[in-house]
Amino acid sequence: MADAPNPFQLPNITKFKIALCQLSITSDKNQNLDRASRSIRLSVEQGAKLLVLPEMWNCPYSSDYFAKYAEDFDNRDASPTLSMLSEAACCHGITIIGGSLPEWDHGRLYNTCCIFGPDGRLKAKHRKIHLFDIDIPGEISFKESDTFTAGDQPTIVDTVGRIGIGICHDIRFPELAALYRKRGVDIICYPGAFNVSTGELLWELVQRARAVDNQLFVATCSPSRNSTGSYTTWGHSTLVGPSGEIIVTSGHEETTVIAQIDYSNIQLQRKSLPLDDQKREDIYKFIDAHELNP
Ligand SMILES: O=C(O)CCC(=O)C(=O)O
Repeated sequence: MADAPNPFQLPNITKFKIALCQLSITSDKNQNLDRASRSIRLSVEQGAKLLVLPEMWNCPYSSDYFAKYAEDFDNRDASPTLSMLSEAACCHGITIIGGSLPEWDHGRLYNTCCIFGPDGRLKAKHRKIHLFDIDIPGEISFKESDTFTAGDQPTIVDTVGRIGIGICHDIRFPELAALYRKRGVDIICYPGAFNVSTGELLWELVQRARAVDNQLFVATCSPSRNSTGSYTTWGHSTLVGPSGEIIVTSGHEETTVIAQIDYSNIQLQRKSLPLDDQKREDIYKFIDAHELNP
C-alpha cells in the first residue's frame, strides 16, 4: 500500500510570498513575543509562506540584556520564544526564519537564528559566525565578542527552495555568500540590526552586492528604529533579486513587508549572464600562489 501523503512535504515551490517582519523591540519580552505573533498572523493573512524576523527581536540589542533574555533551546519548557515560533510555524504551515535570539548553551552565549519548518520542527540553528566588534571613536563602539561566542558553521535549510542563513555582520563577508552559492542556495536570509552609523552607507550596498555577485535572492529583516536605547538601528528591511535589483524595502518604522519571490528569475539571470562559467579560477589561483611565493 502506498504511503499516505505527508501534509508537510513541500512541493517544489518556485513562486511564493515572503514576509519581512520589521518589529519594534521593547524591554518587555512578553510584549515582544506578542508583537511577533501578531506580525506573523498578519503575514499569513497576506499569503506569505516564508517569514523572516529581525536580529535580537525578543530582547533589546545591548550587551546589558543578552544574558538576561537568553533561553536554553534544548529545554523547551524554559524557552517561551522557541515554543511560540514552533507553534506559529506548525499552526500556519509556514517556514519561519526566526530572526536571532540570545541562546544559552553549556554556559556560553550565542547569537542564534532558529529555523522552523511548516511542521513546527526546528530545522536548523545558525549561530552568528562573524561577531560585530567596532570602535569608531565618537560615533559607535560595540563589542559582541565580549558577550557572545562565535558560531563555526554555515547553515543551509531546504524548505521553500534552498535557504542560506547569515546574521547581520555575516553579510559583510562575501566568502560565506559565495559558499552558499556553490551549494545551490536560492536565497540568503540575513536577520540584521545594522546601526545608523554604518547602515546609511552600507546596508543596501552589501545586500545588493551579495545578491549580484552570486545571482540569487537576498532578504534582510531588521528591528524598527528606536532612538531611545543605547543602539539605534537602521531598519530598512529589504528583498533584493538576483540581478541586484531592490524588489521591496521599508523605512525604519515598525511594519510587515510582503513581496513575491520567483526563483525562475535566478535561472534567467544566470543564463543571460553566466558568471559561473566566466569565472577564471585558474587566474585567481595563479595570483594567490604568486603573491605568496613571488
Ligand atoms: O557590519 C556592520 O556595520 C553592522 C553589523 C551589526 O550591526 C551587527 O552585526 O549586529
